[in-house]
Amino acid sequence: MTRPDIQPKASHFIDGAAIEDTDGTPIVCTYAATGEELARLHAATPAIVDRALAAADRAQAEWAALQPVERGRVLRRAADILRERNHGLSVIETLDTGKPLQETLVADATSGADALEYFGGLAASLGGEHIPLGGDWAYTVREPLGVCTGIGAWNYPMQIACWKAAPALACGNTMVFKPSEATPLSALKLAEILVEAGAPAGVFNVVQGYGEVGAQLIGDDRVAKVSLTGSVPTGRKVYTAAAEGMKHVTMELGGKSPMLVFDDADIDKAVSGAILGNFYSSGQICSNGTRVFVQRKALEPFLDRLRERLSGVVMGDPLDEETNFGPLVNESQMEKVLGFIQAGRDEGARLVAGGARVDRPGYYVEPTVFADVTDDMTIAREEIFGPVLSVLSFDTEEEAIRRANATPYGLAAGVFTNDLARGHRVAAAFRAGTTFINHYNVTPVEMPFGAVKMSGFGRENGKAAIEHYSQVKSVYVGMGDVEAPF
Ligand SMILES: NC(=O)c1ccc[n+]([C@@H]2O[C@H](COP(=O)([O-])OP(=O)(O)OC[C@H]3O[C@@H](n4cnc5c(N)ncnc54)[C@H](O)[C@@H]3O)[C@@H](O)[C@H]2O)c1
Ligand SMILES: O=CCc1c[nH]cn1
Repeated sequence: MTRPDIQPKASHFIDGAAIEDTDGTPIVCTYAATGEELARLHAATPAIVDRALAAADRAQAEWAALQPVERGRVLRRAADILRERNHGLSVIETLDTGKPLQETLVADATSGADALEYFGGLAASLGGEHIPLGGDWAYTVREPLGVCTGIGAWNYPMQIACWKAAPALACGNTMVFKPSEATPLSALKLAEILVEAGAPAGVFNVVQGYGEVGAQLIGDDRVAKVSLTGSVPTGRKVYTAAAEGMKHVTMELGGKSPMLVFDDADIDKAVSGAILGNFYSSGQICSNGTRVFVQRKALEPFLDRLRERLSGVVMGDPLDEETNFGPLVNESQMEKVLGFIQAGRDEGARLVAGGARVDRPGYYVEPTVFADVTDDMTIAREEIFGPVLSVLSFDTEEEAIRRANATPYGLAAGVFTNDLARGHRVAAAFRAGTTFINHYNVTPVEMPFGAVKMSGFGRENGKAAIEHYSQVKSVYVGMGDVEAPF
């Protein structure tokens, strides 16, 4: 496939226009499959950040004053444009992230379009309630928060931008979005598309940059809410900074999620779940079920089937639609993942598959499976964010639940069993925000997605997201005399 030129017109998109300022620190986009440079942008200077916030602040009242059905229409038009341009957008996402086109065609711009369509549809139904109080009465109004800041990670750049922008804009907020410095491109496309769909200038703005640009956005008094998708250490900093200004937050952070496979489960389904939860996007998914607990009787059948299924891995140029396993996003992520693999070996886990960098250009690491993993090993405790699956064994349901929950994280958890009652019992016992019974890592927009414990706070998707992008105002209406003590 011929590679298109993906150098954007300018680094930022502010107040309806592409804006450049070459004084900012350079941001270089490289193709993870080869290491070659594809585009060069610049981080926002403080003046650029200020301009974006001023635009979002100015646009907010006008956007919020639109009839909600009109706001919804803009979002739904943007969804249609994303779908029409899915192929081109997917190519950009593949070049920016290294994820196979086979994946980006179905899971990135399309997932973003789902969010725009879903929240566009909800926009007109976000009313309040009428509360009778005898003679008097009260009503509530659902109001926007104001200017929201979105800060993204690099694994699903377009999806992350849309999962934040869609509910924010549906509720009448405006947004300044900062993509990850590793994947700056697709958010700029989203900004252009929203304007084309009818969003007034300033409603959705994009500024590029590293952590300090994110910090500047959070610290600004004009910002009412911060929604971060990123790691737990960054989440701690962002949550702390937001608390200083008493700002609303959504924290979509990292995890070390468990997947339980009981010996009554359909082993093929469980292996599919483990593949989706460890090797899709080369393992760079926050909700991955990287601790796969398999009941002892099912252990060898599970490992045998997993080994067989790994023969289906097609590693290659991510732009080739036959490729189903791509490189990691960049060299530093690859080195980090290889370090965890070494820790697994050093601490005595049994390497069942993979375990090495692939001998080809780019940042490919083999799909790696460790068995005989114990709860105390580094690979069972720390988020790896790469294609490394750890298999642990268990005997009883009570033991499996206890060990599954013994983590500071609480993003996702899954259970494979053919016992219906057990499936629901285990899902109820999981201390995680997003749980799966007999499936894994599917994220339909209709279902709230989010975390508990150190993995975060707030929800994206589903009606639940509305709670995190709006606030309720109460209006008490006195209908009679006002009695006072004196
Ligand atoms: N829960 C979810 O929905 C979800 C989804 C995707 C990724 N993630 C998590 O993201 C992590 C991988 O992404 P990453 O490496 O880009 O994460 P990261 O925490 O390094 O960076 C995330 C974003 O925060 C910005 N940032 C860094 N320091 C900042 C600061 N002090 N103030 C404001 N912004 C700052 C970065 O520039 C980037 O845009 C993993 O831990 C993964 O689990 C979570
Ligand atoms: O990376 C986290 C969010 C997600 C999960 N599946 C697809 N996207």
